[in-house]
Amino acid sequence: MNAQPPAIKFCGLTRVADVEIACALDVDYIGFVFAHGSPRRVDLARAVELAEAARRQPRQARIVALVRDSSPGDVDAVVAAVRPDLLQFHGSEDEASCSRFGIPYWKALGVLGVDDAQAHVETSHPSAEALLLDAHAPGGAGGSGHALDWSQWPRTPRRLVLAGGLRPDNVANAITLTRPFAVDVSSGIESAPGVKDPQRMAAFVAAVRACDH
Ligand SMILES: O=C(O)c1ccccc1NCC(=O)[C@H](O)[C@H](O)COP(=O)(O)O
Repeated sequence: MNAQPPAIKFCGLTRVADVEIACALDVDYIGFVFAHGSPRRVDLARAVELAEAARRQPRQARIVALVRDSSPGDVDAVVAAVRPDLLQFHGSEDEASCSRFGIPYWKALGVLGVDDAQAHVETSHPSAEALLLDAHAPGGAGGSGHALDWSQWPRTPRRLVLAGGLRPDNVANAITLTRPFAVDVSSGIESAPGVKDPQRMAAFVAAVRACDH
């Protein structure tokens, strides 16, 4: 349970203008997706451009590089080029595979169809800065727009990030039911995959910051 208002992560940013809006809204994290097959995937050159834009902003968001079962060499290349504040592992990476880069990381756990998410949370990736519980089956892709059953949210002292199907009109209720460390959104603030909508971005932030925490 968290008494603090949840942090906000905008994920799947692909355009400099959207990075600038996210930073102006003072969101806490911005995520760049390197996972193959994602409609929000960026290459290294674009990610460097986006990261440089973020670092020019008066308000700094932590930069999150999202990978899914990438090779260590590919992750090393992302780390060297983008210099992210955080890595987010979205595949079947184990604790050693995630912690080997010496950078704080979040581990995404697909929990759809998992019998006991509570046990999953208690035992997974002890060195993770946070666990991101997402509305997909283990090994599946994020960015689905599908929501979890928030009533089944695990109770744990570990930092949990709520993801999956969040939108400006449902995020306050999701926070009330789960009291997460952070909320993570991608499709719920978009007009098309990878194209964030300024009004939805602002509405999402306003809804999070207005909710009773
Ligand atoms: O966003 C993607 O396209 C994506 C593809 C493959 C792996 C992970 C991906 N996104 C990870 C995220 O953290 C998303 O923000 C999260 O799944 C929530 O997405 P949404 O339900 O669209 O808000």
